[in-house]
Amino acid sequence: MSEPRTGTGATSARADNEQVPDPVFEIRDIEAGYGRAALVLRGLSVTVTAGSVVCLVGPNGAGKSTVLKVASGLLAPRSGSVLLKGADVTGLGTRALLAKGIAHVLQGHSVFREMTVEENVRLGAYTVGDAELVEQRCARVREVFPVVGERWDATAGLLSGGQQKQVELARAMMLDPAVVLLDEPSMGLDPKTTTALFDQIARMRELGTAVLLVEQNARRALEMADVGCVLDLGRVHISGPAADLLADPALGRLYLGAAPNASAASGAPDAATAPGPRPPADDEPPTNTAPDDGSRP
Ligand SMILES: Nc1ncnc2c1ncn2[C@@H]1O[C@H](COP(=O)(O)OP(=O)(O)OP(=O)(O)O)[C@@H](O)[C@H]1O
Repeated sequence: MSEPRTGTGATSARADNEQVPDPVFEIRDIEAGYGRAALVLRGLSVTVTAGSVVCLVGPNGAGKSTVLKVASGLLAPRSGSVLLKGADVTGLGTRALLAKGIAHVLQGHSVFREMTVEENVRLGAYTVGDAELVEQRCARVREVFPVVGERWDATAGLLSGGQQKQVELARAMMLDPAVVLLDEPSMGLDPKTTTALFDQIARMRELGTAVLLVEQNARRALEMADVGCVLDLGRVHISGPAADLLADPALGRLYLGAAPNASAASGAPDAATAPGPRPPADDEPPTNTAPDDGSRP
């Protein structure tokens, strides 16, 4: 990481004076599924504290994206609860949860291609009535996401995939959310762009934002995250400090795919979470090789 981890999150004092992180966002004992099909989540619990990144990893179909859908109100759980800053927000819809400070950046790209970067970013603050506050937030996201500042007047559709993802993150930050849910933000990005993106997620953490992240690049994401949760069969199978998960060889073999060196060298998605039957070989080109330095029109 290029930035020091200064955002260790809010804390509260316990009776024994030990400082423990305040949970900003909690999912407790969630059961959820689609229609009449079998449950996807079977009693799943996750906690995210302010200024921390929690990364969900696990095999394809384990339910990682479904967790984010429940968290943002896209999918109502059948049982269990969702708590934001201690308040029960279970069953509220996406609009209400967004207003309360839960922003969901979906898989793939969602910029409005014909609009400028500025117009896309300002859309994120459409419910903020205070014009001065909006300008302050524009200034902040332009500083946090350099491409957004550099390409402010550019048509968003002309940006590379990595640049567009930065615009999406900036748009999400315009509401100053307590929690940002990120669904596979590095999908389709080359290793260098992925590293830059993870640096910016780390910056969001430093600003105090709680981040719940789903990633195919499980090892690289865990290197940046504070906490890792391995999902299997609709539950959190193992959770703990991300560094501990990375250091566990058995866990690595079962859930994280290729060894660290091989993963870093190839930039390939990790085997256990990659779509398709195998990760790409070292000599296969990445899906997006566009430079992410703002040099493109
Ligand atoms: N809209 C939907 N309707 C019906 N079933 C769905 C829907 N979305 C997901 N599922 C099913 O729910 C299960 C979990 O899917 P989910 O996308 O949450 O897994 P995931 O861990 O994010 O997988 P991946 O790593 O492949 O993205 C899968 O069996 C999937 O087929």
